[in-house]
Amino acid sequence: MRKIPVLEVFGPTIQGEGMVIGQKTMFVRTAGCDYSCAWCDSAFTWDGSAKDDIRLMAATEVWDKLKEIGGDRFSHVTISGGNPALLPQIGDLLEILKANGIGSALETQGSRWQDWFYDINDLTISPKPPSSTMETDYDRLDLIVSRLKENGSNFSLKVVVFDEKDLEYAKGIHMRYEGVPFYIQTGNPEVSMEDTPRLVSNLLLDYERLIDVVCEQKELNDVRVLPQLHTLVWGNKRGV
Ligand SMILES: C[S@@+](CC[C@H](N)C(=O)[O-])C[C@H]1O[C@@H](n2cnc3c(N)ncnc32)[C@H](O)[C@@H]1O
Ligand SMILES: Nc1nc2[nH]cc(C(=O)O)c2c(=O)[nH]1
Ligand code: SF4
Ligand SMILES: [Mg+2]
Repeated sequence: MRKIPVLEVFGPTIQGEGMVIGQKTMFVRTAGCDYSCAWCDSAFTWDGSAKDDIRLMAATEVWDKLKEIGGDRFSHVTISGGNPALLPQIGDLLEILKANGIGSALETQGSRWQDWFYDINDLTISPKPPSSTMETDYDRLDLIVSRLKENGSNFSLKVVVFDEKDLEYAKGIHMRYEGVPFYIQTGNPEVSMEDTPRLVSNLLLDYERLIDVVCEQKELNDVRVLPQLHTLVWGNKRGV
């Protein structure tokens, strides 16, 4: 069986972001990303700092690990990274999840397509705004969105917003992909801050400001504005 480069398996916890925020879920975090966002809160998946922690696991081994950690206390698994969409072999894991009646979610940035996207129950595409320093490949993104729409997939778009330019970018994405559920998320500018109370109060102020600016814009009427709930609860702690 094709092996999956895995950095973390954890949970149960709650999904802290986007379309299924609050959902009790396990997480599988894969290693490797084709992007290098300036503010990535999971840079250890691609910057080499955790390369000794990467485990090459068959999908059956990932499933065994999920059961070992989560027991019978979960019915949903979120796959994130890095960019899990770099890995065709995630399809093997999705087959196992489906066979065991476990729901699935995916976090990816919309730079790569995999046919196994069709097997995901809650799919989040999160294109990256200017503050990330990444460039959006709109041809690629158009193709991904059109395939998911055509298939009737349960998917959403989520843009992290740090500043005004990011908000303009978010507006552009929302207007380009009309009718796709759209989420705007507060950015965490301090991914190494260990003083959680201070971090949380800063993030709540940022969230309030983001709500205010979104509420002023007529192009952003049908959107949902969310914080990263897990960061408000646990700060920058890993594995939650
Ligand atoms: C770590 S990424 C992994 C999945 C995929 N590479 C992606 O970016 O969608 C998971 C989610 O965290 C978000 N994220 C990463 N760093 C963040 C930060 N500093 N503040 C807020 N959200 C962040 C990303 O935009 C993405 O929606
Ligand atoms: N609780 C929790 N929710 C999350 N939603 C997206 C996450 C991610 O890093 O992809 C994440 C995470 O790492 N933890
Ligand atoms: S695409 Fe996702 S994992 Fe990759 S660098 Fe950006 S936020 Fe981090
Ligand atoms: Mg995260």
